[in-house]
Amino acid sequence: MNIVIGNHIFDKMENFLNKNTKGNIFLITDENVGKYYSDKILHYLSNFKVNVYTLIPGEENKNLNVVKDIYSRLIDLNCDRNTVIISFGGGVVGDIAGFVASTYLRGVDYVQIPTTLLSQIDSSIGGKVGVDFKGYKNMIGSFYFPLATFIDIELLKSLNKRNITSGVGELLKYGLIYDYNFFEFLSSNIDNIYNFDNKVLKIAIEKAVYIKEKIVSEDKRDKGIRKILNFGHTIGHGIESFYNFQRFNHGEAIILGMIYESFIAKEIRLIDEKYFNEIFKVLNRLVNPEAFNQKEINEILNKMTYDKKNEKDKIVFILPVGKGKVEIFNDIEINLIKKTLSGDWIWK
Ligand SMILES: NC(=O)c1ccc[n+]([C@@H]2O[C@H](COP(=O)([O-])OP(=O)(O)OC[C@H]3O[C@@H](n4cnc5c(N)ncnc54)[C@H](O)[C@@H]3O)[C@@H](O)[C@H]2O)c1
Ligand SMILES: O=C(O)C(=O)C[C@@H](O)[C@H](O)[C@H](O)COP(=O)(O)O
Ligand SMILES: [Zn+2]
Repeated sequence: MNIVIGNHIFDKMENFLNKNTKGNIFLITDENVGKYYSDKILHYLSNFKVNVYTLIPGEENKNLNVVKDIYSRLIDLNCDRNTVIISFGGGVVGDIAGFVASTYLRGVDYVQIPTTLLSQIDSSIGGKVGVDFKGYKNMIGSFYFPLATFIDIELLKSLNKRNITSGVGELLKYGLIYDYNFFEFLSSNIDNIYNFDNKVLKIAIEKAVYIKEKIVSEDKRDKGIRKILNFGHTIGHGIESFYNFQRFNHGEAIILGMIYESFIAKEIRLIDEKYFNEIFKVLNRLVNPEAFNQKEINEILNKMTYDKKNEKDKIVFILPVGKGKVEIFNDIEINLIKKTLSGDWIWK
């Protein structure tokens, strides 16, 4: 895949588009990104005819109504198959723009310019695109790879703390599923990431992109090994959607998911108490787990029964089995999931 990582790389994006596009550009962004960077990106796209579609920010807008509105605009503008869609924003913009690109006129080219830490290290890589539906995460979507991804670290300087935390969550995930040294590196550099230390950010982004690309290249359509990228997501997606996407952003929910799922792993002795405590200490610094009551637990479990990994009515989990290693499980007892979410272990 064409992935460029660096600082101030819009000129590279401009060169790439000059060489690889014959049509007009349809730029999808959101209000926050537009506020900071619309002048800058339009400057670099001044050779092209550009139409801009600006989303209202937020996960609650990652839905088919917004997709339909974008199709309408594309048709009103008579955008043909040579149109190139540019996604300029975080994961919400990227998932929507990629899905529109994969379906409009049966597919047009698109380019990702991710603007959040999470989108730079995760959602702009790997070709999963789509939207939420009926309150469940990413239920409608496809696998559709961008022509190229331009990761400009400079763009992260305007992010707020919670959105950095969200990216740090998915970064730590790579360490826990694939490379324990990377987990240790990140754990000791969390403050540097919050302080936009460029050297640390570059190492972290390059490593994460390398790991994700490697896993995806072995299993593009999520039938086997790719599922490990879903560590923390069985419970994390459940919690994110239980709160109607209002309380935790994606990465925060995945941090919680990784805490609860690591607890499950400890309870069934896949990992020892010492490793669990190590994971807990790092993740709990970012987001604190909660205790859910019975009614809430049942609602979260309901959300989890629609997880895309599930097979034959079994909820599938990716669980740690050692340092930097996870495996796939489909036989976790419902009572253990309930105990985990009840949180009675948190303060012991
Ligand atoms: N496709 C995938 O493989 C994949 C992987 C991980 C996550 N996701 C999805 O990505 C989404 C989360 O992405 P996200 O965390 O980027 O959220 P987001 O797109 O909602 O962005 C978070 C917030 O940051 C703002 N923002 C974006 N860039 C900014 C910048 N440079 N400066 C200031 N503010 C900025 C946005 O307007 C928004 O308010 C979720 O929907 C999740 O399901 C998809
Ligand atoms: O790329 C993948 O594969 C992932 O699982 C990455 C996840 O971080 C991401 O949240 C993804 O969107 C989840 O996919 P889903 O298939 O569980 O909806
Ligand atoms: Zn995720």
